[in-house]
Amino acid sequence: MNVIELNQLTKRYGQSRGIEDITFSVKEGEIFGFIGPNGAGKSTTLRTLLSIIYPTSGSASIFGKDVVKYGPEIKKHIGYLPSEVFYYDKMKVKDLLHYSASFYKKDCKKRIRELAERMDLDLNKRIDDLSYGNRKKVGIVQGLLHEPKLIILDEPTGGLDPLMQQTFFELLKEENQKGATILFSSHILSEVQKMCDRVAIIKEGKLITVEKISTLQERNHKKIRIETKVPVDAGLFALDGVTKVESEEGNRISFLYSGDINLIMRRLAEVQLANLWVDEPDLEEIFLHYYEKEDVQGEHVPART
Ligand SMILES: Nc1ncnc2c1ncn2[C@@H]1O[C@H](COP(=O)(O)OP(=O)(O)OP(=O)(O)O)[C@@H](O)[C@H]1O
Repeated sequence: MNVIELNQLTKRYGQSRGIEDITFSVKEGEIFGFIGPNGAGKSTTLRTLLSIIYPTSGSASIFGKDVVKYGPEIKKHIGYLPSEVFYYDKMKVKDLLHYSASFYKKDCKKRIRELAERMDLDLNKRIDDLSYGNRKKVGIVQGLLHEPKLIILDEPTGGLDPLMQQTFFELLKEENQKGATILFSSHILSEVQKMCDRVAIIKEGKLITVEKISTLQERNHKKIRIETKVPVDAGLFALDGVTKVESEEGNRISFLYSGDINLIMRRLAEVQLANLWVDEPDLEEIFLHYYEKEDVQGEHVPART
């Protein structure tokens, strides 16, 4: 069953683009990543799903219900962490969280205490005394306190230190094991790679592709690095399937290879190797071309990240 369905979802801000014709779905129990560079349209998509803003055309449904028609009802079962969190600064953390909990018809006190303890968040502090990272934690507890069936996170890890990010990911995995579906937007590919089953890539408002993380990693992309005894011409490795060739002083060469492994092994055997490394490239390397955009002359320039 699909928990989320987007059907040609389009949002324009006046004349300027937000998102165009976005179609994909998220299955029940999935951890689904949504990635793209800054300004690609991730927040616009998520805010439209949460009916904070309304689509210009197309539609979206959550739990089989149209998000525009049934927004308030759907939202009771969603935990949402926006990319920017704003609060009533004078409130204490616990008052804010209990106030948030009052929107749901269940007692969330125990869960608030548990989450605050896991996230190392002091419930008795005033919001305006908190650092940026601690405010983010308030948002996380706020998003999870009612044990929602669907968790939607917009760039959730900004401001969290690496240890806290890990705790947060563990928490999300636990919620997922209990049955929650998770939609997770990020421009950091490594965290998507760590967490998600599938990923949708968005660029300049348009959906580029939806892929299984495992498929991407298994697509026989290898990262090959060699050190040679004497300098060699990197052009030797200009085979079909070889990309991103880099050469340092002629005797340290690296490239990505996708294709019959025997062909590249034969080519490697033609040189006197001092060392050889064959690794799985990370998503960042596989996806880099999705992150490039054409300038007016049609040349490829790196997109903003
Ligand atoms: N309120 C708004 N009014 C006008 N244009 C907007 C508004 N919000 C977003 N946009 C535009 O819509 C496009 C998509 O922005 P959006 O914030 O959805 O991207 P994003 O992928 O979430 O980026 P980031 O990673 O920087 O948060 C951008 O071109 C942005 O300038």
